[in-house]
Amino acid sequence: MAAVLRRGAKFISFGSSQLLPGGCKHGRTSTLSFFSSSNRNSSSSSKIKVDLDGSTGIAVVKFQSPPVNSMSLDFLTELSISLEKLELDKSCRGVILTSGQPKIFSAGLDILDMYGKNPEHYAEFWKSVQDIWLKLYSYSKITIAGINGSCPAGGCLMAMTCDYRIMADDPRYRIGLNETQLGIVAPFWFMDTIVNTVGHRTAELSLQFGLMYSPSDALKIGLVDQVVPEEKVLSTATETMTQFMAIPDHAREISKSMLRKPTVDRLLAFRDADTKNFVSFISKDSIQKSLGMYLTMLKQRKV
Ligand SMILES: CCCCC/C=C\C/C=C\CCC/C=C/C(=O)SCCNC(=O)CCNC(=O)[C@H](O)C(C)(C)COP(=O)(O)OP(=O)(O)OC[C@H]1O[C@@H](n2cnc3c(N)ncnc32)[C@H](O)[C@@H]1OP(=O)(O)O
Repeated sequence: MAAVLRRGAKFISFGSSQLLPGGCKHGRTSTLSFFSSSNRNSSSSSKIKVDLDGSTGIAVVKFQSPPVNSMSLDFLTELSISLEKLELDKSCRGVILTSGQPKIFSAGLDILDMYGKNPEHYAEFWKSVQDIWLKLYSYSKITIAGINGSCPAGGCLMAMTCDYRIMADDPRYRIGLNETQLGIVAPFWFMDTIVNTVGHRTAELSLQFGLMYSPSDALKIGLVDQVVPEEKVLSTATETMTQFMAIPDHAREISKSMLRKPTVDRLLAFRDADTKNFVSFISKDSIQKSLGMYLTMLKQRKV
């Protein structure tokens, strides 16, 4: 366990803990601009780039929110719009989520959206986190995460909503739900998602320690499905997509939905209570203090 906790390039010291190292064819909106040529349809907003290949039915959704693709309210809104458009687009059968930023898939939820704001902001932010999870966990199209960089907390959650995960084989990269190391708690639906992915016992250890796994360790526990050289992440994702596409869509979709519906329904049933819990938890002075210290550590870690 300690080996897993300590292995890796950069860890941040925080209190007694160690932290993570480091085409749509359809319409326009005010934040998105679309352009198309032949079979490829590309759209780009400030934080999300979508490239849909009409000949294969595969869309690549690339996060392009420097420096670390943290999931801010704006990021989540733009991603949600892109996913919704793709889900409605009959020429799209599968979506690959990946990063356009070097070394980072996503740094997880944007801590600045959870720090020093008012309760209304926290509620709006949390609803958008719930929205993206609900959308992805019940997404009708095939989803594959091409994890080409580190992937903590909310980043890991997003990868776990996908049908398949391919991670770049770089020992500096880490993936996991590290919330406890920030002094915060993963909500029940984050927990459900990891239990559904790696099983209950592994999830217990993973969540309590806030473990971050190297690609090879993540493969061992089933947190990712494949580890490949970084330059092969996208081509492997495309090959895997083709295998998924060989299955009749309706049969695959219904199977996915039957497997995931109970987990989705649990959040839907407790959504308002979950939002209230989040707002009250994150507004606590002690939690704000922890997050403030964590942000300071992140900034001081710079060389
Ligand atoms: C009582 C019952 C309660 C029940 C529960 C109820 C409610 C639940 C409550 C809360 C749940 C919250 C769930 C939270 C989920 C999350 O996702 S929290 C975010 C976790 N993420 C992290 O810990 C990652 C932190 N970042 C890093 O470790 C590194 O930045 C890195 C991603 C490995 C990248 O390293 P490197 O390339 O070296 O880049 P820098 O560290 O220099 O970072 C560059 C700048 O980016 C800023 N930054 C990094 N991560 C974030 C982030 N997540 N949010 C906002 N900003 C971030 C970093 O500060 C640098 O900023 P400056 O350039 O210095 O300004």
